[in-house]
Amino acid sequence: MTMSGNSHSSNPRPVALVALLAERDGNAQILLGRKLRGFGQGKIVLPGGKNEPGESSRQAAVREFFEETGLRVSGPDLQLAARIEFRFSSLPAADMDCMTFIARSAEGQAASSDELEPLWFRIDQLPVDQMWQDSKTWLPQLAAGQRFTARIVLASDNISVQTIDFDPWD
Ligand SMILES: Nc1[nH]c(=O)nc2c1ncn2[C@H]1C[C@H](O)[C@@H](COP(=O)(O)OP(=O)(O)OP(=O)(O)O)O1
Repeated sequence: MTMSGNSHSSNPRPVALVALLAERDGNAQILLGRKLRGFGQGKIVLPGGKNEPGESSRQAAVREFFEETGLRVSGPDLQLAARIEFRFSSLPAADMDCMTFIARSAEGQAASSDELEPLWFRIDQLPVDQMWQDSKTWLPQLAAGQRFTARIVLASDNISVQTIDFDPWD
């Protein structure tokens, strides 16, 4: 059992996320998506989801990204960019350890799934008002291609950020 910094017991779910960064219409853009069901329904998030048993984070990233967006990314080409620990002080079952990968290209046509409506945004116009509040503390760095580790503790409302520890990752 792991004890979090917030002194609640936790068994964080391994989750893999993918930030597809591409030049579109002359602008640097990122593919995000509106979550259509489940935890955080309605919010704009990075595509991704839980690792299946026996699956590596890279394998989960490729599979989840395809399931949610209809686009294929190449596993070996994914760049591991961030390790983000999310801790929900009043909802430990939602705790997640996210391996976050950057993809620079993808094959196929983006299409809505049951889970996600894929949406492109310019990286200088990130829709932070429609995202989890913590996103604005780390998504701009990710979109700029920076590597980092972060530990984010959500307050008891499961919305606001209680603490965030952010470190560059060499
Ligand atoms: N505090 C937070 N900040 C953030 O930016 N994204 C968060 C977040 N908390 C959750 N997410 C996002 C990341 C990811 O896209 C999603 C969690 O992925 P999951 O697929 O595990 O979701 P669900 O619990 O709906 O699982 P399934 O119904 O099994 O797909 O929620």
